[in-house]
Amino acid sequence: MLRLGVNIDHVATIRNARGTPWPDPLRAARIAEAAGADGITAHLREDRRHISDADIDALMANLTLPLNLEMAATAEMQAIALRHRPHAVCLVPEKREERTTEGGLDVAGNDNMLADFIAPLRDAGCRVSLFIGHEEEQIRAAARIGAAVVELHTGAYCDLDTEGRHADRDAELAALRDAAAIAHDLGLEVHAGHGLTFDTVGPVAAIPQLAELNIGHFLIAESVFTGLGEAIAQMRRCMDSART
Ligand SMILES: CC(=O)[C@@H](O)[C@H](O)COP(=O)(O)O
Ligand SMILES: NCC(=O)COP(=O)(O)O
Repeated sequence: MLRLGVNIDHVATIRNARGTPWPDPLRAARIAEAAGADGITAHLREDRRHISDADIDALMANLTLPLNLEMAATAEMQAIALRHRPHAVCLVPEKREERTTEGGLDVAGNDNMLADFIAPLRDAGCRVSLFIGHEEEQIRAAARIGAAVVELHTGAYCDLDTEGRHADRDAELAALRDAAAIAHDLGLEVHAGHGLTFDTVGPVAAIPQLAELNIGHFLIAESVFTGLGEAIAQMRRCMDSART
């Protein structure tokens, strides 16, 4: 079955807009669990623009679903992950000035550093995932350094759909399909995510090698209108119907 990881970062974005305690990301995580999420994803950015250290403390103390902690490959983040030992750690590239995660990690160009970085996380029992683009050299490098999982960045595919550039979108989707097959053949578990919506999730969910999708921003946006539980349930239905 294709798992759904619900990313709750942007519950924290709304909270932080006013500096209030609400909306509470932990409450969102509990609603997500009741609505059929298989895991919770939270990205502790270096600039703490949404999820905070206290959010990670609260999620680790109270969550019954597995937590996928997204973070940059820095010493500070490694220490936090080793203190908490979440189910999974997904390493993502981060730029302070970016609006959102723009691309994938350059695993091939930093393989020695990343191999050293992930070793203690693996030893601590975390499933290490690398957030990458669909380039074959990045997938092969991820397998070579001993990552358990790669998460393929679907942002470009989703942006091309929004822009109505359907031929380019379909080419991007084909590249994601090929990447999933290569990664799976190398023994990696394959995830995907970023920017997915009800309209774009189907063709991605249909990629047979995918084990998990991580979806956040659109679900939080949709929840303004329908409630978070219904938004998640609808996403689950979209994923399930793509698989049947
Ligand atoms: C790595 C990734 O795709 C998610 O973390 C997502 O980007 C949510 O965080 P931002 O919106 O802050 O990028
Ligand atoms: N890794 C992708 C993720 O967690 C969710 O991304 P988005 O749906 O918030 O763009």
